[in-house]
Amino acid sequence: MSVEAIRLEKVNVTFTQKEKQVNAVKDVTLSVEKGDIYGIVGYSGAGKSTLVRVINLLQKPTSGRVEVNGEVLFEKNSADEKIISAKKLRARRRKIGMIFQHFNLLNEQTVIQNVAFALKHSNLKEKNITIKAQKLLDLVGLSEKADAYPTQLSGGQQQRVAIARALANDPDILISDEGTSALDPKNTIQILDLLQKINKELGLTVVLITHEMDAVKRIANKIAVMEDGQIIERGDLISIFTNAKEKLTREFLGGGSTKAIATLKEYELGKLADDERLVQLIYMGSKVSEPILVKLYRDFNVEANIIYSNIEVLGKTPIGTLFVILKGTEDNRKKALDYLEKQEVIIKNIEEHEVQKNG
Ligand SMILES: Nc1ncnc2c1ncn2[C@@H]1O[C@H](COP(=O)(O)OP(=O)(O)OP(=O)(O)O)[C@@H](O)[C@H]1O
Repeated sequence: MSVEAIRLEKVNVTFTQKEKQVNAVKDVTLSVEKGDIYGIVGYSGAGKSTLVRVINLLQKPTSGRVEVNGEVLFEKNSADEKIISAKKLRARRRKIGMIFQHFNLLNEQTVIQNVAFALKHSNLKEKNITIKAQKLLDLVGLSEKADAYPTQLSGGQQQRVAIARALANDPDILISDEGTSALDPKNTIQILDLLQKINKELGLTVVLITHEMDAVKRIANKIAVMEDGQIIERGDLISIFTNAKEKLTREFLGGGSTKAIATLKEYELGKLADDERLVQLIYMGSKVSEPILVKLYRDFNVEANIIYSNIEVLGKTPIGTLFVILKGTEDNRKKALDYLEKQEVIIKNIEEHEVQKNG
């Protein structure tokens, strides 16, 4: 049974600056289940940071309800406002770790002191604090850097320290606010893989805010797309990838049809004959292979001419996209498509003008 780690209900955040109002978050309802790696994507200014700051009430909503692990932290509907006590909120915040784009480490303290700092409010004795900090550095693969200073480390290593610090109070939720945005591709991958390891090994729920779709594609199981303070599309990563409804989502996800259509527009495809149709086939795993396309010809007398193909890996699942021109009688083409559908291939009809240069 799925259990909600975070539930935001009809959350609004309005900032007022010099009589001007900015509705940074508008009526957002979001449910994050325990164990999810939930990617929240959107362009700069979409409201992502404001939304996640609501989770630990670093940002108090203007209205709505915030629930974490079944505990209501905040609720305001009309004039009535309920908020948990400052003491409880402090305790709750310790169970929500956060990492940021710029690491926010104390540069005059050593790596191990940075991690231990997060434990100063714990009941642990000094010796045990050091043991725990050392263990956390082990977990993030940095034990040999315990006595170094942050400025002596690479960006990726500094983010590892920040992760160790964020885990110090055994949180059940970890929020990464653009945690990989300042890193080069190699370090980005290492940090993402570390977040995934923590998610698996410690059962931590991860909320990943980013404008980098590749980060989400690599580790998230769910995704929400934000635009102008609202979530415009959400769902599990693979369904959204294979069947995005919103243009912005397709733009973000890149792969699939957007990239293909941009590429095809560069060709001179020419006009399709009367017995030809252009279709996009999307498949998971290595299902569509030449034998299937050969079968279309052999069993249904339909020729399949591949004009674009691409494979992307979402999490561990390869997703393939093929654009093919199917040539055959209408009846045969239909039979061929029925067969592909039975093979669990997603089929999309593409209008010719969509791939024309000025289409
Ligand atoms: N403290 C604040 N006071 C006034 N306006 C704010 C404040 N914080 C955020 N905003 C505004 O709210 C909107 C959403 O900002 P937010 O930082 O949440 O977006 P974002 O999607 O996280 O973008 P970025 O990745 O650039 O941080 C923006 O228009 C921003 O200018």
